[in-house]
Amino acid sequence: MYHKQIFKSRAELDQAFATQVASQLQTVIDANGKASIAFSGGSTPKGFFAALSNQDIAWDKVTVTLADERWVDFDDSNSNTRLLSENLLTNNAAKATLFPLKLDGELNERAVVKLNELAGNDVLPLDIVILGMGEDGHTASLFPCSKEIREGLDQGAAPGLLKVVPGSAPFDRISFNFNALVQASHLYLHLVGESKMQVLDQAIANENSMEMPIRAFLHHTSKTIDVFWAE
Ligand SMILES: O=C(O)[C@H](O)[C@@H](O)[C@H](O)[C@H](O)COP(=O)(O)O
Repeated sequence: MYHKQIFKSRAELDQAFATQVASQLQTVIDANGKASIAFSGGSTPKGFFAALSNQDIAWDKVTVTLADERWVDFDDSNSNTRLLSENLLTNNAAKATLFPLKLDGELNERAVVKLNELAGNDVLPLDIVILGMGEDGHTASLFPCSKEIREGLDQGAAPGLLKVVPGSAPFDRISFNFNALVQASHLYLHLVGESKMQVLDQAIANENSMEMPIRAFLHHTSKTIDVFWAE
């Protein structure tokens, strides 16, 4: 299920989104003593990150991670960890704990096993997940063109991380799988621009998630994803 919220501007969306997510993080902290949140990378969330970084909550009780990461070094401009560190983990949010998905060395089986051990101990289950969407309907690094897509969307799989080699995008990726993302108490899809609204309409019109992985979230029968969109 999905619920669409349409904002008059990206600035209005970013501020409302930051206020709502900050309030939800604080509520989880008040209840559980801590909170975990996974963000997506890409170009969409920068304004949201800036607005969220200024929110006054118990950031020292928050663990921040990514829905997915490109397997590149931190100083690479394509690094989502770098994007998060430079745009979110500043101001009040500098006190948050970062759970990075990139380890030193190759993205091999040993690295995936190690990351799953660490994620199981330090960040799962995720309380809040913020997804983006590509023009092909991918989300996180669940790419329809990848040979790992069936594994990534497998609703019988243990919540965790997997290696993805997208055919249509650069870099090997490490991504949380569908079950790790969908189990969050609060699920969001953050989109801007007319073309993404058209892709969203296409995703809503059909339930084939192998063709457009974002559909697995939009058409889920018991979880609601809040879609935040501005022109
Ligand atoms: O690592 C990534 O790139 C993201 O996790 C990816 O899923 C992103 O959210 C979409 O590709 C949308 O990207 P834009 O915001 O740049 O359109």
